[in-house]
Amino acid sequence: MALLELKNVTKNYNNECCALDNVSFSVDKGEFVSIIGPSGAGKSTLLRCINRMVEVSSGEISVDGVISSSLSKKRLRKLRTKIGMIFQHYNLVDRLTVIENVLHGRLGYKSTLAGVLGRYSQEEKSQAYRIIEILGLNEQMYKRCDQLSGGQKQRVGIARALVQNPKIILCDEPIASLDPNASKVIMDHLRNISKEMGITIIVNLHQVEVALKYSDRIIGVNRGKVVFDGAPCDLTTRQIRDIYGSESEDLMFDLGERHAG
Ligand SMILES: Nc1ncnc2c1ncn2[C@@H]1O[C@H](COP(=O)(O)OP(=O)(O)OP(=O)(O)O)[C@@H](O)[C@H]1O
Repeated sequence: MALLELKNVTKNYNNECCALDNVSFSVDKGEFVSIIGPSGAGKSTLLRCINRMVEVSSGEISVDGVISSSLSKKRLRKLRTKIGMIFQHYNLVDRLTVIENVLHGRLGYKSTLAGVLGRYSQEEKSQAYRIIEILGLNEQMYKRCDQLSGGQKQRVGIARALVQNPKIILCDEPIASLDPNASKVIMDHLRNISKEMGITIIVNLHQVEVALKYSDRIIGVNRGKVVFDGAPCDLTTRQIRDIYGSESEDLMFDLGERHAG
């Protein structure tokens, strides 16, 4: 059984724009999947439908065998503990420390009161320390997040997702605000998480060359439709044109230059 399955998913905002148009695919445990496509293609909408931050207009999404659209609030909360998310702008609480932000990943498991009082078990704290160490943030553990670099902030975002013990991590443009060095560190961590921890990674990317380098599989989206779904080695120039339309010439030029370099 696939870990994630989308069947004929369509999303219309305000009954007009078809942000997703009859999208179907499934993803297995531990797969590293990149979603690529031009601006406005529907990549963020796709990720947000998976954890129901956005409601689908029609179709069905199941995660770990559970159809998410039909769940009550309580059961949705439980399902969301299995789905971590990281964002382009990190979504951290800047005035709190790294360890406090990371422990927020446990909030989905707690009553509101325990969450508000910041009550975490010793086991939860030990797990958070371990994950912070894996992400190389030991020295930053008690620093406020507004004192961190962008790359460090994104690593805190990943650590917060990991303490949820998720089966999937959704990554919405995780490197769009980072320089190339910090981007590489983040993508290397995401790859290790999928390969060593068996956690499925689904990542929206603007950079085709990064998708080619890291993914087991690439899904290309154009105007809400999946126009490519395959291995990086099968992504041809023609398919890049199908995905990016008029933007593809610049892209191909960039890719060509990089390959030449
Ligand atoms: N909240 C919203 N209300 C109305 N329309 C929306 C909303 N969010 C997205 N859209 C529209 O849905 C379409 C898909 O947007 P989406 O943000 O999913 O694309 P994207 O591929 O993630 O784009 P980008 O790469 O620029 O972030 C676009 O036409 C966008 O204008």
